[in-house]
Amino acid sequence: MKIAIGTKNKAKVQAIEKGFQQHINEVSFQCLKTESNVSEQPFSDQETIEGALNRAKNVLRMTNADIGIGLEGGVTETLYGMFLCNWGSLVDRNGNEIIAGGARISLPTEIAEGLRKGRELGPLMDEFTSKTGIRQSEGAVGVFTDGLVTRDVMFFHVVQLLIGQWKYKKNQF
Ligand SMILES: O=P(O)(O)OP(=O)(O)OP(=O)(O)OC[C@H]1O[C@@H](n2cnc3c(O)ncnc32)[C@H](O)[C@@H]1O
Ligand SMILES: [Mg+2]
Repeated sequence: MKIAIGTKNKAKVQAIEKGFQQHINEVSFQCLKTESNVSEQPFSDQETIEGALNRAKNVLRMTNADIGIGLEGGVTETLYGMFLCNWGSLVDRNGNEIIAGGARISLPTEIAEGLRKGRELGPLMDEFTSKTGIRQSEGAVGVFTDGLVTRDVMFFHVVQLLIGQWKYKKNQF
């Protein structure tokens, strides 16, 4: 089975490869930088889901793969502050569009304020930690959970939710 991945981000690619290798025999992967057709920094669940779905559909269109996968990170405002949100989508050639969400945690006020001023989370996290490429490694979720749940682990869970729902749907017919 051929899987097309709508990103080159290491944390996302690692999660997708691990997820499929555990559940599907004989898989091959192709990673392509893919348009999400939403803002660089999605600001709601709705926009983040749309980004994930667009990436999955776009990458499937760009390749001859059987399945396209899109993962998108965003933030969402709540009455309890700003939360990190993450969404994933799996699209196949039969028109199935599966969606699943990842863990969410609240962001510190200083990070939330930067985001409200129009900054992106990736660069804000690099400044906050004095490191580079946080979004490709532990991610904001890893930093603010003291390394307990890193970005690849969080996205791995999303990928399992996608594969599981897709398998369930296929078994219904
Ligand atoms: O190359 P792509 O796949 O686009 O990977 P990305 O790291 O940019 O990830 P997203 O586009 O899905 O995330 C949207 C924005 O939020 C940032 N972001 C999301 N989750 C993050 C996290 O856990 N840690 C750091 N930055 C994060 C990211 O850098 C972008 O600015
Ligand atoms: Mg991005």
